Amino acid sequence: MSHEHHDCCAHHSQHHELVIDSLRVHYRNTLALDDVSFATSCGNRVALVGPNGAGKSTLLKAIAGLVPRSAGSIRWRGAAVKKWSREFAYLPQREEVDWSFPITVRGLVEMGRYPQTGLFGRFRAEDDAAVDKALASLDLVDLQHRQIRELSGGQQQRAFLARALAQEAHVLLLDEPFTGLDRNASKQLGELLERLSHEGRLVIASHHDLNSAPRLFDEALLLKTRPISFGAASEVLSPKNIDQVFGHIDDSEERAAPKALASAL
Ligand SMILES: Nc1ncnc2c1ncn2[C@@H]1O[C@H](COP(=O)(O)OP(=O)(O)OP(=O)(O)O)[C@@H](O)[C@H]1O
Repeated sequence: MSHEHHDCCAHHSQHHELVIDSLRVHYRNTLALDDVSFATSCGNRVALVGPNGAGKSTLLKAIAGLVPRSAGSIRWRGAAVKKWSREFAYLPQREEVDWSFPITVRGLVEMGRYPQTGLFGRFRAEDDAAVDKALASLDLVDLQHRQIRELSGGQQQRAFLARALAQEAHVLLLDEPFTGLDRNASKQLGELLERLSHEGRLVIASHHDLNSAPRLFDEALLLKTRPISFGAASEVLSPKNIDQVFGHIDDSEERAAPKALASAL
């Protein structure tokens, strides 16, 4: 990350709702994240981009308060984030979710109210109303009594997002939400994330498709244990930055070979 950019982020950081400063996360012997700083606010969709093992999932979990930090701080609306709070909704990678778990769509969305009601607490009228509103907002009213395992991948994503809305979370932390969706479901999810951000939420998602990232996200953090670049998605995902992180596929030798051969003849 250039100093110029760093200074600029630091200068404006007090105006941002989510401020991450010098974050470091270790797993036993692995340094998963080091010196990660960036700041952003509701209304934005932020893509986390980087190669396998770059620390994208770890960063989402750290913001959600699900992995301990070794150093640095995370602040949300001026207050330090130390553990999970209902302001944050985290959606793990598809393969980490047990989709065979017997629960209806409505039952899953009701789980979003547990922070308010307690696990065995009584649902009040306002809890039912929040669940109804979340189901309607994500077009799941007709599917609410279906088992989650009977839904398509796109519908399952929507059910998880409905749970986040019922929870009244402002920060949606999504691990590879577009993976495994067909073109239609992907388009729908893209529009949905745009709507949710415009309604005043902050969407942060790991994303591996470099081509679609500038279309689907406003901002991007290019990451390889340390941040390489942060800013407008179209600028961060420049060919130069991408080469630096993913490695340059050097075909110049192949192209040069026939010429060398020709001159030798
Ligand atoms: N629970 C864990 N215990 C030990 N090491 C871990 C654990 N989770 C992740 N790591 C290591 O931390 C580093 C960052 O992993 P992380 O899953 O955050 O990367 P990622 O960018 O999400 O990768 P991918 O694109 O493959 O999902 C990797 O070196 C990984 O092996």
